[in-house]
Amino acid sequence: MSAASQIVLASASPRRRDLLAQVGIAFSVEPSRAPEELLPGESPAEHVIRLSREKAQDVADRPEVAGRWFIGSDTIVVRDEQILGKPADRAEAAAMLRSLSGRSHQVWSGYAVIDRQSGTAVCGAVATRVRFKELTEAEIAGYIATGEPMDKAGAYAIQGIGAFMVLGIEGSYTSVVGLPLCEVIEVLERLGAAKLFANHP
Ligand SMILES: Cc1cn([C@H]2C[C@H](O)[C@@H](COP(=O)(O)OP(=O)(O)OP(=O)(O)O)O2)c(=O)[nH]c1=O
Repeated sequence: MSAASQIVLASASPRRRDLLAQVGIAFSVEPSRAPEELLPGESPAEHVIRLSREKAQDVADRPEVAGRWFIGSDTIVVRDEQILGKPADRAEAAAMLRSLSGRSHQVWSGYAVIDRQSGTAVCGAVATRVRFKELTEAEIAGYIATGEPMDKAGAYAIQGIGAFMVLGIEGSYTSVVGLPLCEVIEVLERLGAAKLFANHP
């Protein structure tokens, strides 16, 4: 994460930072202040793409932030066509987990890469199916007591303790954690922002 990097991750999420760092790309981090509201009639894909773009644009619009390419991302859980974001409190976290118990839901992650120099924006969304085991009230209460669900869409973290609930996934693991890495890397390479194997001719 060199200070001279031209790539800026517009996010306060440690999960997104860790995922991007995992592939060895140099970048800096600048949290976005874009508000996250749901617009009536918006589909999951439209919602996560719009928010990803707004997050990237919010940081790209700050002249004091150095960099050329700005990455924004947003993750939601969708159950019965209802969008679940982060729970407001423990009661809502419990209600979310009860509603996900013993069945499948979808996790949608959007991404946007904005080239500040050309004004180009490349956006997309990835959907992944996640299947939960049947949860007991004791498991739900115990999991909430760990504090892990509170800042996560759908009130769980597949990469954390929440893995105990996940029977299987169909799709992109990194997208469930918060950043569709395969797609984002592809866009960064296509835009000339990054070269994954530059040192390996
Ligand atoms: C489903 C799921 C979500 N999450 C997290 C990823 C996101 O951080 C969070 C969804 O909230 P987001 O609003 O997408 O992101 P954020 O507010 O944490 O960060 P920023 O907007 O600054 O980029 O849920 C997990 O960590 N693991 C999971 O399994």
